Amino acid sequence: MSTLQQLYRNSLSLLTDLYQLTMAYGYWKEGMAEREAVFHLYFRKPPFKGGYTIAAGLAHAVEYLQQLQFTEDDLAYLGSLRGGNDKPLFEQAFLDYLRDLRFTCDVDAIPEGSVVFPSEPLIRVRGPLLQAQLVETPLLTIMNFQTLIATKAARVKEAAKGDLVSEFGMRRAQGIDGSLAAARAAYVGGVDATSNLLAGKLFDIPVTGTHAHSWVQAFESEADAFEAYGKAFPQDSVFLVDTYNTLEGVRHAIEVAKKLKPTGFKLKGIRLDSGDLTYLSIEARKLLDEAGMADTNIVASNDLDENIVTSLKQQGAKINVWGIGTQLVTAYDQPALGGVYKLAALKQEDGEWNYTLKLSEQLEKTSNPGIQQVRRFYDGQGYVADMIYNEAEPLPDKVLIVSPTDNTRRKSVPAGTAYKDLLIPILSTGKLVQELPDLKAIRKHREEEIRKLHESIRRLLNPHAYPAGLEAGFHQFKTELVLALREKGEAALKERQAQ
Ligand SMILES: Nc1ncnc2c1ncn2[C@@H]1O[C@H](COP(=O)(O)OP(=O)(O)OP(=O)(O)O)[C@@H](O)[C@H]1O
Ligand SMILES: O=P(O)(O)OC[C@H]1O[C@H](OP(=O)(O)OP(=O)(O)O)[C@H](O)[C@@H]1O
Ligand SMILES: O=C(O)c1cccnc1
Repeated sequence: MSTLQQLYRNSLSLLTDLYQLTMAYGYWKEGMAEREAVFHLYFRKPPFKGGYTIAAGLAHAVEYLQQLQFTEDDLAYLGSLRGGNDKPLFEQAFLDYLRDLRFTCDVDAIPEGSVVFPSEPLIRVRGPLLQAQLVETPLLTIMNFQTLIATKAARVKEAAKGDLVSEFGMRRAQGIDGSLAAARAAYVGGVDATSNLLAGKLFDIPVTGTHAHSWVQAFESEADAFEAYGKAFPQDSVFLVDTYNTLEGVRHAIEVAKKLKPTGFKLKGIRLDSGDLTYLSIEARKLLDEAGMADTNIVASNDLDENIVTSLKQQGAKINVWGIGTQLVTAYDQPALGGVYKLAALKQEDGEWNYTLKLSEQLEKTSNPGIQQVRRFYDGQGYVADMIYNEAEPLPDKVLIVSPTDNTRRKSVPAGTAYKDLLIPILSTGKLVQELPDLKAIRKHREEEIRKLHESIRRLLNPHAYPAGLEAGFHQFKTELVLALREKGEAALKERQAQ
């Protein structure tokens, strides 16, 4: 059973917007349902004003696509929907069509854990128009959130500079699925563990934790509370020391550790959860070191994010384990990634591709036409540039990359530069082409990916922009298509005004 099915049991096929079903009905009535179409899922701006984004969520997206099947229950619900005339919204023959529907598209995608940039398709869906359209919303809900949180986690991990980071966010996550998906995505992005047990079980993420203030409050004294906890967990105790007075708490922790030492007890850590974390961690470290407890960890929590972690480190805080909750799992400073899913090509009846785009007043919102692939150039130092191109058209020998939002920004790549194409086949006519990597392999991939970025792109504040854009011929084709569509629009307007 897939993890999504383990979680939700029932079919997820209705996990989409109504308009996907009304369009599906329309395509079916028009005889367009089986026309071959190509959609791409991509985002326009990196989150958190960062220099890079970490792709995440693909495994869940693929699980979703593979389970797509309307149950009798789903069909009964769709059959119960009424239009304005109080007649059924969908006719029975369409519901019968849906009963037999299975996902038979080809899906190509950039592997999870990869670094990705604006306009690059993370997922490309090619197949019958009705199916490829239907899955827009669930693909976006899965990919937008997990990519956002994986990127936040990568930033936190970057700030922590090799220290352990644990995700503590469930209690303030956006609901149940928010907490689970965030735990998975945060692990993809680089955090080392979660406090969320169900996420640990479902996704095989290491689980970790300390204890709450209530544990201390439940005993006569703080020392009694520590002693009881220490007896229960002789090797796994991290005492929360700030319930009453933090440095007094540290002294109590040390006293209890000494008292229990003959029983084989070893204090794993203390946790600071309020106050000036720099001052308190420095003082706590002194007390622990003086007591011969140099390897007792100092864990910190309290509304931390990558900026506070960076600042605490710069101030010389002696914290070596970070518990990060709310800010991470809610992506507090940017709560959504604006990923979109756009139609880019549709086969005509004569078998030729019709490349399509969505016009916008804002250049960055005009979608890209064609059957897109992303070519990443690299050298011995790391990644050099990315080029989005139309796979269905021949490429020139000379590589010139044009920014999708500013055509005066161009980069040429010397002939012979090594490259790889990022979108790889995942599903062929709906069937898995290869096993997807497990989370450990995805994490390793992410680590290698980030290492290949120049540090000016990795830095958290005002990073340098990585060169990623459209192949020049592709850019030219897009420009011509935009001009042609605008002209067509203006001509239609003039004709109407003349009438
Ligand atoms: N030295 C520091 N430099 C920068 N930010 C810090 C520092 N110490 C703590 N912070 C952060 O400042 C914010 C507020 O800290 P504060 O001590 O006011 O916590 P608090 O939640 O108000 O305390 P309490 O839990 O006792 O009410 C938190 O996000 C915390 O992580
Ligand atoms: O601060 P976060 O990054 O979200 O990390 C999780 C927080 O959850 C717990 O707090 P609790 O629910 O007891 O509330 P409080 O400590 O803020 O009072 C814990 O002590 C952390 O402070
Ligand atoms: O284990 C902890 O210390 C923990 C878990 C969740 C939230 N805050 C802290």
